[in-house]
Amino acid sequence: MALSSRCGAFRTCRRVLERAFSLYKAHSIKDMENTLQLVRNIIPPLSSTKHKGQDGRIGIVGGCQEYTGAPYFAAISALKVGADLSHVFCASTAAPVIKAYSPELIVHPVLDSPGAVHEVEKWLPRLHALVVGPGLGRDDALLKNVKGILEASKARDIPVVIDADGLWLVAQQPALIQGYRKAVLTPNHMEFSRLYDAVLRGPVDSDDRHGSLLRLSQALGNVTVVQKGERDILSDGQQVLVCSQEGSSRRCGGQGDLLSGSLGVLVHWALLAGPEKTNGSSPLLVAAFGACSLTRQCNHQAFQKHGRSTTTSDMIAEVGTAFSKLFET
Ligand SMILES: NC(=O)C1=CN([C@@H]2O[C@H](COP(=O)(O)OP(=O)(O)OC[C@H]3O[C@@H](n4cnc5c(N)ncnc54)[C@H](O)[C@@H]3O)[C@@H](O)[C@H]2O)[C@@H](O)CC1
Ligand SMILES: Nc1ncnc2c1ncn2[C@@H]1O[C@H](COP(=O)(O)OP(=O)(O)OP(=O)(O)O)[C@@H](O)[C@H]1O
Ligand SMILES: [Mg+2]
Repeated sequence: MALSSRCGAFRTCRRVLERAFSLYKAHSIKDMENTLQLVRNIIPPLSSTKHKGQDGRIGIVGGCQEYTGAPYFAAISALKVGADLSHVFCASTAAPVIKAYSPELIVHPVLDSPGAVHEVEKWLPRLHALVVGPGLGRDDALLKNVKGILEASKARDIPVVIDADGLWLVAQQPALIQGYRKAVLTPNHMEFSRLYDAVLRGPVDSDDRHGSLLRLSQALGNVTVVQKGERDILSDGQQVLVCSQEGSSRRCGGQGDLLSGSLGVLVHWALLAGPEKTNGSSPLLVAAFGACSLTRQCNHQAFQKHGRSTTTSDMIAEVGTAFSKLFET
């Protein structure tokens, strides 16, 4: 083939690929916009007739000797998104530290006490959702108590978001959340692989993220799973959503905690709104999409201001404006 005709063929091929890519991008932007609209539908209106607590009483189970930042990030994010009350159930050594970060949080130093399950159980009737795992650590005694708390929450039909070391526990004992439709798991890259390996007894197929996600969710009995990453992918074992809201290239620790804390509130709102507000999509999936978009938008806004020095605290400062931009347009 002459050089000029080979160049022509290359240009045509490139044009076709570019067109396909721009169609794909336009399609995914349209999908994202449609799903964002569903998130807007589940947000309760602010009203002077409501009493304190109605827009969300959220509990975070986590916080130990080593990790005090993660439960704080999750709990404060829940408040900033719009919950009225945010509780932290943590180990006794972590409690004074978390209290000192913020007077806005209600902190219970119970997680390492012999009566931990009973102490948390007392509060369950007053909570709308639990976020289990941020900064929990992997101490066996704490994990045993958290197992009891999870069982008590399931018995009361309370929605649970499971993140970080809560996912470590679930990887050891998948039966704990098997078939519990009010659970949402939010694994990062490593947590997803660990969970997949534990549940499906084999490694993740990294060339087939959608398939791997669907398989994991289905094997867990259609529990909602959010796999965080360059693009977040979410599934309830039936539908797969992709969130590629623009974030940034800054990956400071704690962003996942912002996501799980926000999700605690959104899950409550979504279940309250019901499937008629989510156009047939699973309310938990819509809530999860909302939390992913919000976290990424916070990351984007914080990065515009702080660049490489962006930290999760900078992202939390953006929750209000990011929320308005995405959901109150
Ligand atoms: N300030 C704090 O108190 C913080 C505490 N954290 C807590 O730290 C504990 C451990 O959490 P980890 O997230 O470190 O969990 P793991 O101990 O399972 O480690 C995850 C590992 O995966 C790696 N990783 C993440 N994304 C990856 C990717 N895309 N490709 C390849 N490797 C990837 C990370 O570098 C990390 O080494 C949890 O309790 C967590 O909540 C974190 O939430 C960060 C903030
Ligand atoms: N490569 C990436 N590009 C853009 N956004 C990303 C990327 N990786 C993760 N994110 C976003 O960062 C947020 C947190 O995801 P990440 O994988 O950092 O969670 P994590 O490891 O659990 O965080 P944490 O440090 O709080 O434990 C999610 O909203 C996700 O969308
Ligand atoms: Mg995490």
